[in-house]
Amino acid sequence: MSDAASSLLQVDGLTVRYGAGPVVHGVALSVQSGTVAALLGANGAGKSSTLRAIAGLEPAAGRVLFDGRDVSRLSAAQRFRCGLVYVPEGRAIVSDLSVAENLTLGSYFVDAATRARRRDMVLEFFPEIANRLRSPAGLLSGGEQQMLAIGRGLMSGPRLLLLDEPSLGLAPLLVARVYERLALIQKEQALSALLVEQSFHTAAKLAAKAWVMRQGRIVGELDAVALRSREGRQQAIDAYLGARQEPVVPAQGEAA
Ligand SMILES: Nc1ncnc2c1ncn2[C@@H]1O[C@H](COP(=O)(O)OP(=O)(O)OP(=O)(O)O)[C@@H](O)[C@H]1O
Repeated sequence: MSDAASSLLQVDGLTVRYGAGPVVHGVALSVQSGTVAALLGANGAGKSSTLRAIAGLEPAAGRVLFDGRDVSRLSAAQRFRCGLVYVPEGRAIVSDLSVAENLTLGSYFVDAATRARRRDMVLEFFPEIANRLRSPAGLLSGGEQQMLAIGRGLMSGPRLLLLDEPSLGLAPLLVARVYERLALIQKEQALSALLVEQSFHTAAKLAAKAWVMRQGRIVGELDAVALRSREGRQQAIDAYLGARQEPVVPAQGEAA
């Protein structure tokens, strides 16, 4: 079976425009079930716009297939109910609600027993928030808020998490902690995720595959070996910066 045929998520020709010109140009990518893939690139490369468009949170042209079903015309809420769950960076939690209430928001549509089971699982992964259940979420530290945002996503029983810069604004030690937990969840729950990150190093620890974006286009693709090699790292950095004359792989829509 081809990669595309066995993909949980398959995106083709995704184009996002906010005003005149597109900020995402014809992006194509796919994520296999049970794996984490990453979208890398510098500020303004178009990573978050791509992720949000896949979630249905930005209008976009192109096709999004989720588990073989074309969800391109579905609303964000409908995609969420299919299990395509967007996790914004941690500061986007509801700061006035308690930690427990934020978790409940993620599982609003499920029965009480399922909600309780998922909550136990989330609190086991993130003990830092387990004894803060009654605290207003706004009082959590940046790292704890990020854990809560991921926990809220897990509460919905996602089939694929769309993780928008989990490391944003966190000190290196906290980034490491958040990523350790994601790695544990990946191992124990066979998490499927598409991750947006600026930091190559951070994403490379978790992802089995990555694409590098620059100026709204994918300019490079790295497999698990390249992600963990010195050469792959250099290629990705060059692609971030536009330093290479030739991209790591030919940019989409261009001849080899
Ligand atoms: N809501 C919006 N309205 C208008 N322009 C936007 C909007 N959101 C993003 N942009 C622009 O689209 C381009 C891509 O932004 P995007 O946030 O997708 O990039 P990014 O790679 O995720 O960057 P960062 O890592 O800084 O978040 C940027 O030029 C940005 O200014």
